[in-house]
Amino acid sequence: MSDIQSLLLHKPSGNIQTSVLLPASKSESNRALIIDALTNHQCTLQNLSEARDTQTMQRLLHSQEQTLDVIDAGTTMRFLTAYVAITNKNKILTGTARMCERPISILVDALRSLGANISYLAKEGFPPIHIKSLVYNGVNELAIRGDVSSQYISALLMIAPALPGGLKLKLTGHVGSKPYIQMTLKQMEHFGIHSQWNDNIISISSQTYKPATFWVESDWSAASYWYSIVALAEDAAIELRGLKPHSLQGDSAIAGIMEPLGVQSTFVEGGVRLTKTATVEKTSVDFTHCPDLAQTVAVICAAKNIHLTLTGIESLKIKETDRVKALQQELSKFGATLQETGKEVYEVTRIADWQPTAQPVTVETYDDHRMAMAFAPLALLQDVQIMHPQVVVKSYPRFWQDLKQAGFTITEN
Ligand SMILES: O=C(O)C1=C[C@@H](OP(=O)(O)O)[C@@H](O)[C@H](O)C1
Ligand SMILES: C=C(OP(=O)(O)O)C(=O)O
Repeated sequence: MSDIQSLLLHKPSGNIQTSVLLPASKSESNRALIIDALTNHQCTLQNLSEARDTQTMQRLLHSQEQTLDVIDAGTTMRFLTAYVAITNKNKILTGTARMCERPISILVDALRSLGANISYLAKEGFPPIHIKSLVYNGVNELAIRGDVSSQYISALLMIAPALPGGLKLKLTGHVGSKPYIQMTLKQMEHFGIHSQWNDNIISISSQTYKPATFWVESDWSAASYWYSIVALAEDAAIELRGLKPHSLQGDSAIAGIMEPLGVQSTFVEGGVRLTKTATVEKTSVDFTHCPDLAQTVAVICAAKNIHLTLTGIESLKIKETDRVKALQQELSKFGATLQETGKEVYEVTRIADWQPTAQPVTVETYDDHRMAMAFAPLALLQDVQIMHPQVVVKSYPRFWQDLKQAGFTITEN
């Protein structure tokens, strides 16, 4: 798969009836791995994700090398930065060219305030970084911006119990991705750590993690692509296995978001059953707390000619690629636009009565797994050619096999 330039996708001939065992959540997995490392690997972790982001985390936590290459995994970079500092491991953390453009100064500044010795090896504020040690200086209160990435906050929270004075974090600005912070605190609680989150202050006293068994739920962000398939297919009923009604994952919001967009979710034993329902003509979604769903929903609305107003998508610009630009570029190939119509307000609209063509439409993926997976369901309207399809390994390595099993014809190109 790694050498394949592109895949040609053609829709299934009949109704789509399938049952999919989704990959496990890489977010839950990467938190569980850091917590396990902080207990000196005494936990039992079940159903860890096969996502490359998680495989990388696992490999690097056991690596004896001085330089740790996180590739393109944001959580791995941010969580390891705090972990390496607190454990005084003296490592260099680096990643892909894009990773070296993703900011890290908010986390580095916070760790420096706690006594960490961290230096930038190329551009100030960005990886690669050299983390030498953390000499505790008694600081146990910090203010930290919450409007850039919640991953900095999660990284600090996970090491907070190991600090002699614990940590009180005051979150400033318009805090985004809050469910990911909740996920961190809930997973920590599973391993015996008490915390308090009142208004914008999170407090954690000095405590010891208790080794435990943790089972990782399937990935709701991965589920979103199947919601898209049900929304765009003429007829479909899909069962997604490994999902729970009370999830730690904020992206479980996809069930509510998709109801007016034509997909009904019913929890059944072991997962969720998706069926088709009526759609609205117009909707608004705030992605502040579920940024990874924005591409999926934008593509669905463009395809179904549903007018979509999006807010809370500023953080998309610093993810695997500038996702706002990438969406604008690729949606235009399907007769749709994504435009900023007000301050931090965007709209997806159809510019013309788009007609399928006999020739496949080529979709560029910009080293972003979510571009590949969000656009793949458009094969239900028109043959598509997905460039660099191996990008999906970041979160969902079996994505193309699962699509084939659902009846899509997929050929290498
Ligand atoms: O903590 C996590 O597991 C994640 C947090 C989110 O990032 P931001 O907090 O940067 O929005 C999300 O986009 C990412 O895929 C995973
Ligand atoms: C943004 C993502 O991941 P990360 O920030 O962990 O690289 C993602 O998976 O969509």
